[in-house]
Amino acid sequence: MKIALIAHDEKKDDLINFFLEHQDVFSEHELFATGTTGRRLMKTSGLSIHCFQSGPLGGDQEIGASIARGEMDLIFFFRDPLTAQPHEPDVSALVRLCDVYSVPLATNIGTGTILVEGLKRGDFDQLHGKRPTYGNH
Ligand SMILES: O=C(CO)COP(=O)(O)O
Repeated sequence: MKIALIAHDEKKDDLINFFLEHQDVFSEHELFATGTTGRRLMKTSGLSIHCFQSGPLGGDQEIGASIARGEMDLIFFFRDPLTAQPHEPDVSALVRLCDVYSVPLATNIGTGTILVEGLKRGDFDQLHGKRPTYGNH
């Protein structure tokens, strides 16, 4: 599975701790991230992660484009609900594309925990072929 990991600055520590806790699960998948999140995750875990641009510099849009191409299976995006983001339109667009293409999205550690448990059980195999493609892929 192709998994994207993203966190706003105030949530980066949460995502890193969450990632390390479930590293055995994540290590079995192809990992992607926005720039700063990805570099911190690689440094602490030693795993290889494809890093896009930093979020405010277009990284959210790059991940959104991957979703639109049918190239992303699962998103962990720990958002900071208490701080205004200069690239809020990009954040909204990414979340919107998850809904357009029915890509599971965890925006906090609660949902993230449930999704990781589902990953371990292989629940996501059930989604195969069920995502809307709008005739493009
Ligand atoms: O801003 C982000 C998501 O909107 C995250 O980007 P970074 O991982 O580059 O900090």
